[in-house]
Amino acid sequence: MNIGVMGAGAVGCFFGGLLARAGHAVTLVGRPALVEAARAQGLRLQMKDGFDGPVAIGAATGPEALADADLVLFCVKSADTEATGRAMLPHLKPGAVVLAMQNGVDNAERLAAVLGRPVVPVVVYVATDMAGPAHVRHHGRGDLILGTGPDSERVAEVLRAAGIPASVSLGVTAALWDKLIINCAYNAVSAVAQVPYGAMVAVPEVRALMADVVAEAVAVARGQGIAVADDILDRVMALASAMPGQFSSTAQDLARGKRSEIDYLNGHVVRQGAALGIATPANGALLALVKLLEAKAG
Ligand SMILES: NC(=O)C1=CN([C@@H]2O[C@H](COP(=O)(O)OP(=O)(O)OC[C@H]3O[C@@H](n4cnc5c(N)ncnc54)[C@H](OP(=O)(O)O)[C@@H]3O)[C@@H](O)[C@H]2O)C=CC1
Ligand SMILES: CC(C)(CO)C(=O)C(=O)O
Repeated sequence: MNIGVMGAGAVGCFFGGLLARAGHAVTLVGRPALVEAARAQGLRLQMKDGFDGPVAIGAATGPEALADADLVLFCVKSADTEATGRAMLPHLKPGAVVLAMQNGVDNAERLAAVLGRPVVPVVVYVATDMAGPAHVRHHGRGDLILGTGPDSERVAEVLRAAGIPASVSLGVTAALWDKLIINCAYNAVSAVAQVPYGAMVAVPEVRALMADVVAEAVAVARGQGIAVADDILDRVMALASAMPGQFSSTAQDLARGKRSEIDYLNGHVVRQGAALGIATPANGALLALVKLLEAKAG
């Protein structure tokens, strides 16, 4: 299959790399340093299971490289969704299937509005980072939940054949919200204090704050008719035991002087809460603090 990756970062390189390793013709669309390194020595795919190898893969800096793609993995950060969608729109094949592989709950909808075609929302459960140009490191998991659509089952089969656990679910919106609630509880606090999850939850006042953040987000989700299981707070807290040394992606973004996705995490809960008349002061305070740090960093 001809597969394009729009946004060759940690997620795009990981899933694109697995598909290339399985024999698909994959092209990464990314920044010049990555493209140069991938063209020179392939993509270094360093897996948690011990696989560490260069994978031959295509790479280009511009979205015109997506022209032959039957499947596009859309993997940019949430703030880049519209601009990147507009850039790739003229180059997409009419029948290409587009997967929005991002955190946040509304990327697929925002991208579909720009592209004027359906986009499959995907919940991405993985921990990866870029250790250098064209060097992606896998730290855990790697499973995907795809929303329904005429091509979803066929695409999930392609992913599974490449060793990527993928399923199709009618409950993808609830699953995206589940992940959003986890992000709302951890990302901003880890970023503001620049601490990992274990250190965060060791502070009783932080646990209380997280419980407030979760309660507000659950109220907003349920206000929109999204089913959230009653054990959500237990599952949120369990993440700190599973990943005590992990810093949130928001913490990593701020540490690198990059704009974070906070507007699409706590910011989304605040906006949707305002529309529904549901107060979200804890999410609002975390949003304000991260925005302040972003403003301070310029
Ligand atoms: N990393 C992870 O483990 C996980 C991430 N996610 C989610 O997946 C999404 C992607 O995350 P991640 O891969 O970590 O992010 P990255 O920042 O690592 O990857 C995105 C890449 O796309 C590049 N990019 C953006 N716009 C363009 C463009 N127009 N042309 C070429 N390249 C472009 C970015 O470059 P630049 O930085 O220069 O803009 C960056 O290298 C996010 O929504 C994230 O929350 C979800 C689960 C786990
Ligand atoms: C699940 C979690 C919180 C893991 O770090 C994440 O998705 C993030 O950091 O953005």
